[in-house]
Formats: sequence, C-alpha cells, structure tokens
Amino acid sequence: MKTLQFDNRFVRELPGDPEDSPHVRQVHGACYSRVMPTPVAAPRLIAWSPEVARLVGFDEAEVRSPEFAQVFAGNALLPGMEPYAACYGGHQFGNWAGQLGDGRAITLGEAINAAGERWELQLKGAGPTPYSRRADGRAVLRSSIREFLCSEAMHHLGIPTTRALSIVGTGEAVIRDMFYDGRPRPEPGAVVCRVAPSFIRFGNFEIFTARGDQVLLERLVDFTIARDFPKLSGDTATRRVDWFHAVCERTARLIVQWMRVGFVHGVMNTDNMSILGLTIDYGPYGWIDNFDPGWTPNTTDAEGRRYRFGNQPHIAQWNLLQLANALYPAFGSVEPLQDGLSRYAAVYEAESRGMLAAKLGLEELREEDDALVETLHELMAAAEVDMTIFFRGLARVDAQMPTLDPLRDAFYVEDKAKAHEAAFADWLGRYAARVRADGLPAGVRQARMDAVNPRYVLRNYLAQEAIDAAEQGDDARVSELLDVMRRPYDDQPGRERFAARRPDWARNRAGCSMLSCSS
Ligand SMILES: Nc1ncnc2c1ncn2[C@@H]1O[C@H](COP(=O)(O)OP(=O)(O)OP(=O)(O)O)[C@@H](O)[C@H]1O
Ligand SMILES: [Mg+2]
Repeated sequence: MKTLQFDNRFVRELPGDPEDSPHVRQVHGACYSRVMPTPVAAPRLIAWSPEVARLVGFDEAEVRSPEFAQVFAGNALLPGMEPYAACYGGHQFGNWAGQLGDGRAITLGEAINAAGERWELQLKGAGPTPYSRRADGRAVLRSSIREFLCSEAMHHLGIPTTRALSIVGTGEAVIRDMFYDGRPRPEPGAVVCRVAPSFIRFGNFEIFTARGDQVLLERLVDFTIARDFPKLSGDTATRRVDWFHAVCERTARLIVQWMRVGFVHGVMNTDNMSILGLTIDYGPYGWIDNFDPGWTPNTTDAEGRRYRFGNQPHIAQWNLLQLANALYPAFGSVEPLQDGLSRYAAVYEAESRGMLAAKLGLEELREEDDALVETLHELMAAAEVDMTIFFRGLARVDAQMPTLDPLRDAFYVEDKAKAHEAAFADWLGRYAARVRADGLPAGVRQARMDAVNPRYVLRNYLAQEAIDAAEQGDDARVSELLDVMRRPYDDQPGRERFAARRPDWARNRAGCSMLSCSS
C-alpha cells in the first residue's frame, strides 16, 4: 500500500492527556487521549466506497490488499498515523451528561490528499478508550452497515455528512442486548472507517465550560477556526463571532436538507452535532416512509419523541443554544451569540421555503402558498402517503389536466386512499393552477423536481435486508444497495424494487421501523 501523507494538527496543536493507557477515567485539561486500536482476530473487508477511497488516495488494488483490512480493522498502522480518542461531553435527551468522549471511535490521523484536502480517518468500533465508560468499545455488524450505507447515501443525495471508507468484519463476536429486554446475544462485530475534514462536535466545547476550563475552551475555539474555517479573517474576536454565525448557518442548512428527504437522525444529542454542520453518528436513524412529522425511529425516544421528524428544526436550535452557552466565556457578551441563534432561525426559514418550493416545482413559495403546503402535509399524514414516492410522482402530474394517477403508488392503505381521494383531487386542482401561474415548461418543471425529490432513499427495510444477508455471510447485498444509492435522483431501470413502498412485513419489524441505541 502506498504511504499517505499525514498532518495531525489536532494532536500536534492541542494539549493531550499525559496518560496513555485505555483505562476508563475522567480526563481533565486535555482535548484527547492517545490510544491504540485493539487488534481483532480475523479482519475481512466487507464493503468499501470507491469515491471515498479515491478521496483519501487509495486505488482498488490497495483497498483489496490484506494490509488494508489489517489497518482499517485496527490491527496495524500506516506510517504517520497517531491514534487518539477525543474528549467531549454532551446534552443527551435534554440533560447534561458530563464527559462522554470517543468511547469506541479512534482517529488514526489527518490525511492530506493529492488535492491538498484534509481528511481525518476515524475507526468506529476499534476497542476501549478512556471514554468507554461501562461499554466495550466495539460495534456490531448491523449498526456498522447502517452507518456505512447511510453516510454514502446522504453524500450522494447532496447532504453534508461524514463519509465512510470501509467496513471490515472483525471475526469476533460482540454481545448486545438489542432491545434492552434482558436477552443479550452474540452478534458479529465490525469496524467502520469514517472520514471527514473534522469530527469536532458541540460537546467538545461544552465539556471545557462545564469544567470551568476557559483556557482550553478558547484554545479549541481558535484551533477549530484556524483548521476547519480557514476562510474566516479579521482579529480573533471578529473571527470568533463570524465562526459561531457560520456554525448556526451550516446547522440550519443541514436540517433543511434532512427535512427535504425525510431523514430522521434519531439521537440529536449535542455530542452528535458536528461543528461543520455534517450529519454525524448514524445510530438509530430512520427514513420517513409514510409522511408523519411525529415519527421517531429511536425506541429509546418512543416516550417523549424528542427527536421526531418534525421536531428536528427546533432541536437543532436548542442544541445551538447549548453551544452558545458553552462559548459564552470565550465571547464575553451575549449579543453575538443571540445574533447567531436568530441567524439560525432566519436561514432555516428562508432555506426551508426555497426547499419546499423546489420540491413542489414552484419558482418560489409565496405567502399565499403556505396554505397549499399546510393542507398537503395534513393530507399526506392523514392518508398515509409515502413521502418519497409522492413527490417523485408529483413531478409527473400534468398541470393542464391533473389526475391522481401518477400518485397512486404512494398510498399505503386502500381505505385511507379512498377516504381522502376527493380532498387530494381538490388539492391537486389548486396545485396545478399554481404551477400554471408560474408558466414553467412541463419538462423543465419535472427535471427541476427530480433533482430535489430522490427516487431512491435508504429505506429502513432495505438496509435491514442487506444486514440480514450479510449476517448470513452474503455481503453482495450491501454493495448492491450502495450502488443504487450512488444515483438517488436517476431512474435506474431494473431497480424499481428499491424505490417501492415499504412492504407490510416491515411495518413493525425491529430494524425496519424501530431502532434501538444498542449498536
Ligand atoms: N460500545 C461502546 N463502547 C464504548 N463507548 C460507547 C459504545 N457505544 C457508545 N459509546 C459512547 O457513548 C456515548 C454516546 O454514544 P452514541 O450512541 O451517541 O455514539 P456512538 O454511536 O458510539 O458514536 P459516534 O457519535 O462517534 O458516531 C459516546 O461517548 C460513545 O463513544
Ligand atoms: Mg454519538
């Protein structure tokens, strides 16, 4: 394998933990602890992303070499790698949880590719670290496949995200009690290598303020600005303000994108919020099948449904408020922080209106269109309409002569479809009139809509089918699904089944509609 070029700024420029054993502890006065991945019995490459391999600088032969599986299972290091686990805290389900940290993630290094881009390589499931608390530092195959596939699916949908290079099976079992019902069982283990310009989270800042360590807080702030926001200029105070505003804007744009495609993160704790506005931590996430703003995939969240689909914009702002509180000592005044939070709301509102207009194929969403959107959302929820199929079909509704025909596939329940047919016909009449008022040629409108309304999303049951096969030793389904998700906006002849409604068997099956945090 060729050598990569590393420039490990995080460990070079920030203070680390002087202790280098993985025993579990509170780590003070440090941004990270150096820790080696724990070797595994029998590394075996299960799947990889060709785009990410290219980004990092590996060709196919290198990825398929035995050395690759060794390195990306955590059994060997490439020259220049300096493994560490980051220290962070976080608000979980609305409550301050204290020190969390990379309990099973280990960064290998910051690779600089031929284009001069920085791509941090991080293993997830690579063994215990000082931050593992009572857990084992490992990850199961099912959650690793979900993380791998969804990272890449999101990227190809055009949504900011951490990427995934590879999944390597460990050849070792991991014990998990999937539904916390006292029935633990052994499951196959795996390690994902994920890749991003930065894995810094809101919680990396929160931990220092919670501990009254203003010096380290300010160091991390200025480091993040210098490394991850190099375009910001001016004096330190100006850059800090502009930086927080940029974080608020990026977060707003990210959530708008989730809402566009029906992605429900499922566990939007502040330790799972990226400072770059990337989607991070693919745990108990899910995709909307039938449109339901109240849906959450996370069984741990079933009661309060804090992280339900329709609540994500609100939660993101709440998380930014926690970040603002944490940053206050570095700012010394509340105004710029308040301005940032207002910026979030303004950008979210504007971007969300643009997104809704694009999904509907309208030039813009005017105030008088709000009722049109509201009625549609109510109808979709009441009639159990598949979000993805509906919007894809809507582009095929003839504005001169609108009928429900292009939308028939989107309905889950015959009775409900019948009951709402007249209301939908009425809505379509109003919609078609609005489209005609814009006067876009039909082909242009359809092409524009197809560019924002995907044909294929990583439906929960599709991922589960690939997982079931992989657990039986057949990895091909994972690669096939990745391949479909690489072109989500294109009709792919022969792959209609991947665009179909969720089948009935998947309605209430574990892994398909209910996900636990056990991973
Ligand atoms: N199996 C495990 N072993 C050790 N620590 C764990 C394990 N699972 C989760 N954690 C830790 O628990 C905390 C919260 O977990 P959460 O589910 O948000 O993260 P995660 O899925 O491990 O990973 P990430 O956010 O890095 O994608 C984190 O500090 C995480 O590292
Ligand atoms: Mg996490």
